[in-house]
Amino acid sequence: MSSAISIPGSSARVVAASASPTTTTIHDRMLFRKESTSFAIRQPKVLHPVENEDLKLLILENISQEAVKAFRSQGFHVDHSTKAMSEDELVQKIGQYHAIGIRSKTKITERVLKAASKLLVIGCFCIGTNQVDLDNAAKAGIPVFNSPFSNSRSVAELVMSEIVALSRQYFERAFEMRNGIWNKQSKGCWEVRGKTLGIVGYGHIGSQLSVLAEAFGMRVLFYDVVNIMPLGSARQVDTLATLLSESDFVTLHVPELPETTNMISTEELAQMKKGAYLINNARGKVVDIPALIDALKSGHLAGAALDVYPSEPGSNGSPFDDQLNPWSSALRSIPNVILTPHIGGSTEEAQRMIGEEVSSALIRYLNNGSTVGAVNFPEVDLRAITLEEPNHIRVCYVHKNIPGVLRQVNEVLSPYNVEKQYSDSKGEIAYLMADIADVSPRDVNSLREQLNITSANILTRMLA
Ligand SMILES: O=C(O)[C@H](O)COP(=O)(O)O
Repeated sequence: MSSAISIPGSSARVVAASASPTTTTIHDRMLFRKESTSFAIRQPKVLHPVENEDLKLLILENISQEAVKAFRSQGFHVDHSTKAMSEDELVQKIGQYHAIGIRSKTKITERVLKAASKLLVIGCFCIGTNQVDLDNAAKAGIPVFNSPFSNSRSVAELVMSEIVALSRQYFERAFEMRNGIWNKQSKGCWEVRGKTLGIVGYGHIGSQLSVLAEAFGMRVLFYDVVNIMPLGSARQVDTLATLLSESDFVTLHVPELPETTNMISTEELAQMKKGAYLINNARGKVVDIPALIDALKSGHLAGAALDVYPSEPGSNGSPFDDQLNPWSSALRSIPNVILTPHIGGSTEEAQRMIGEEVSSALIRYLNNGSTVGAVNFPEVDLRAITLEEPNHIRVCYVHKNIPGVLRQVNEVLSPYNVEKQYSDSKGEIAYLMADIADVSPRDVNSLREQLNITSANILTRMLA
C-alpha cells in the first residue's frame, strides 16, 4: 500500500511507500534544501539510459497487469504471456530483451544467461529465487530482484485453512458429497485449539503464521537456523528432531537450498508423532515425496497438504502425471492428502503488491541504476540528480572485484567534476555509481568506451 502526500505550491507528489526495502529510495522522494526559514524543493530529474535502443521487457507467468502498466508508462516495450517458458524457448527468445519478469516456474539457467546478450535485469515476481542461477547472473552483471514478503500473509492464511481442513477431514467429506455420498462422522476429527504447530523456518511467512495459529488457540514451536525473537508465546526449539517429535502439525517455510533438499525424509517422518500432519507450501524438493507416501500409507501420518512439487507444470491445463513426477499417481490416490497447484501466493492482494514492488525495483534499476533490494548484487544507490543539474550524467559500472579498478575508473573520470560516487562489492562482483557534472553528449560516448575497455569491466551503462 502506498499513499500520496501533496506538496504545497507544487503539482508534484511524494510517494510514501510501504515498509518494503525495495519500494522506497531517495529517488522516489523530493529533495529538500533548507533556505532561511522555508524549504525550497529541488525536483529529481527522471533519468533514462542514454543508449539509443528502446528497452524491451519479457513478462511471463501471468504477472500482474499493474506491473505491465508500470513498465509501459515508462515507455518500455512489454511482451506479456500467461505461461512459463521452457529453457529452449528462452534460449531462442531472450537475446532481444533487456529485462525479464518471471515467477517460480521459469528457470533462468546458465544456458539461458549465455543467450541473454542484452539482458540487464531479472525480476522474480515472487519470494523464491532458486529458479535463477544467481551466481552466473551476477557474473554477467545482471541483478536479480524479488518480493521478499508481499505474499507472506496469503501463504500463512492458506496454511491455517489446511490445518483446519486436515484436522476436520472436510476436504474428504466435500469430495464425497460431490460424488453424492453422505458420510457424517467425528472419528479422527479434531479441533485445532490446544494442538501444537511446529513451524520450520521462522521468516516472514513462518512468523505471520505463528500469530494466526495462536489466535486459533494453538501452541506454537519453531525451528530456525538463526536465533529469532519469538512472537507472542511461540517458542524456538534447538533441533528439528525436537520440533518433529512434539508437534501435531508440522509446516515447512524454508527456501530451496542444497541443505534443505529432502530435509523431510524417512528418518524425519519417523520422528514425527503418530497421527501428526505434514504441510509443505515451501518448495517441492524439501520433502522426499516417496518417503511421505510410505508414511501416509502405513498410517504413521494422519494426513498431509502439499502445494509445491519437485517438478511443476508450466501452465494451467498441463497434466500433473507420472511423466512429470514418477510418484504422481501414487500420491493422487491417497485420500488424506490435500494437493493444490502452487497457489500459496496466488491471491489478488499478493499479486498486486508483488507487481507494484518488483516493477518499481526493475524501473529503478533500469532508469536510475539503484540495486537496493537485489538478492545477488552489491546494493548501491545515489541521491537523485536534480532538474537544476541538466548536464549531469550517471555512470553505472559493474565490474570484477579486483584490486586497482577504482584507480583506473577515477583516471577516466578525472577530467570531470565527480559530484558523488559510491561503490560496493559482493563476492566477485562490484558495482560503482558516479554522478558527473557538465558532460557533453559527445563526451558520454567517449567516457563509456574508456570504461568499457577497462580490464575489470562487466557492464557499463550511462544514464542521463
Ligand atoms: O516463491 C513464491 O513466492 C511462491 O512460491 C509463489 O510462487 P508463484 O508466484 O510462482 O506462485
